[in-house]
Amino acid sequence: MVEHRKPIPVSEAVQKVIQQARMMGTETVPLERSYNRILAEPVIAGHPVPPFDRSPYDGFAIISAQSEGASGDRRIRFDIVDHIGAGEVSGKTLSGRQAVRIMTGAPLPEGADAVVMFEQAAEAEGSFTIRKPFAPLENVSLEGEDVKAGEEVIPRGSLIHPGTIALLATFGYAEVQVAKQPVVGILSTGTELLDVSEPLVPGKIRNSNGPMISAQLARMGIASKTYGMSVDNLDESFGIVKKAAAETDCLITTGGVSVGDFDFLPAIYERLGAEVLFNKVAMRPGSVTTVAVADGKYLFGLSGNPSACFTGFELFVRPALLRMMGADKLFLPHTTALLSEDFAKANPFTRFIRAVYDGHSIKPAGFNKSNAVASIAKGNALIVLPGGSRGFTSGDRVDVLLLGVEEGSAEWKI
Ligand SMILES: Nc1nc2c(c(=O)[nH]1)N[C@H]1C(S)=C(S)[C@@H](COP(=O)(O)OP(=O)(O)OC[C@H]3O[C@@H](n4cnc5c(N)ncnc54)[C@H](O)[C@@H]3O)O[C@H]1N2
Ligand code: MOO
Ligand SMILES: [Mg+2]
Repeated sequence: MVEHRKPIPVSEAVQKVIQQARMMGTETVPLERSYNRILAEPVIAGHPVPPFDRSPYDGFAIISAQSEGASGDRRIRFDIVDHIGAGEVSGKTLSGRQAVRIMTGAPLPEGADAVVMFEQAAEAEGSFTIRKPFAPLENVSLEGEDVKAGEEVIPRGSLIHPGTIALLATFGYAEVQVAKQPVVGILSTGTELLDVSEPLVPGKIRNSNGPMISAQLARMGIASKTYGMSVDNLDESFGIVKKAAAETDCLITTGGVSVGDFDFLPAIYERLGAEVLFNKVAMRPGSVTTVAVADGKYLFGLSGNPSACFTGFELFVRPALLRMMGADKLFLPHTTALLSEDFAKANPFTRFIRAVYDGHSIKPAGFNKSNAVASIAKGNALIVLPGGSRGFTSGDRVDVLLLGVEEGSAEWKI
């Protein structure tokens, strides 16, 4: 008798998974190795930015009050008493109609409170004239205008991206406290599987899920440990899963989770004494996605079908791993877009369609069954159609989850 599984809603499945996350702890890494890691400490401004009042232009620093009354008919003349570039500090204190020739980024000299851009001055030998008055602080970049001293600029839990790196460098974080990364194992199950370098023979296919998942992890900055491929044999697969689970923080298997005679993952979970969180989700593809926990470690049983496997990773594995690292934005970014093609099929379950999104409209990336592989390669987003719906037509607004975006969303919007 075939086992009857009760599907649970996608949002409930996602919640069940992330609730089980075991925190990874923290470590210190050099700044240059911190890209794509999760901050385990907030970024605190150790000083104001900019750290001093400075010139945002190449020009002349003046005392603004001395420019009062200047006009085209009544030009006012200033004498140049010093010349500084960025990195230099003028020793002069301005008085009267004195000016310092100053370059972008150089600190304003004592007494100065405005900058005349070169374009606003008519130069002569050792002096220049202006034809308009300057207001106090005109053309001045003020100390602390960007960041105030002591401010918490970026909270812990944020992803470190190039902008974060710039900020960390600004405040002298030569080393950064980040979350430790989980060691993630990948095992592709299936007697039919060949290695990528093997020639095709009847009945066999090459293992595409293993390399794909490894790349999905790499996109998150997480290295993987591959356990290769296992044939569909209960004892043999059990042995590898047991060993891999012991050696990793999280094990991802693909294939063997459905109700087939050679689908052994359910039996393996039972033998391991793992708690199965769910084994059927009201989604397509990926309805057979199974997530179990043993000794506090995740066992992700992703479907063997490539599109189902891909979707299962993005919806469940990704947020779970991010949660383990204390990240605050766990989910794929959500937007809506206009369908540019009809999609007449019924959607008994929530449907995730590999799709091409151009920032405005979206359309399925070709053949879109659970066993499709080409549409994963062609797509850059997922269309999400609600369960119990049908008959979407070109021009309809649909939910979209974006793929491959560095930092996700803090909220689950589907
Ligand atoms: N009677 C039923 N049959 C099936 C059901 C069901 O509910 N009742 N569910 C179907 C659905 S939905 C899916 S999805 C698949 C899931 O199957 P499994 O997760 O058990 O995966 P396998 O049976 O091992 O393989 C399915 C398919 O994927 C190919 N595959 C497997 N591994 C890889 C890999 N590493 N790289 C590329 N392709 C792979 C495999 O050859 C099969 O074609 O079950 C349905 N059946
Ligand atoms: O789990 Mo299957 O991928 O729903 O099609
Ligand atoms: Mg199967």
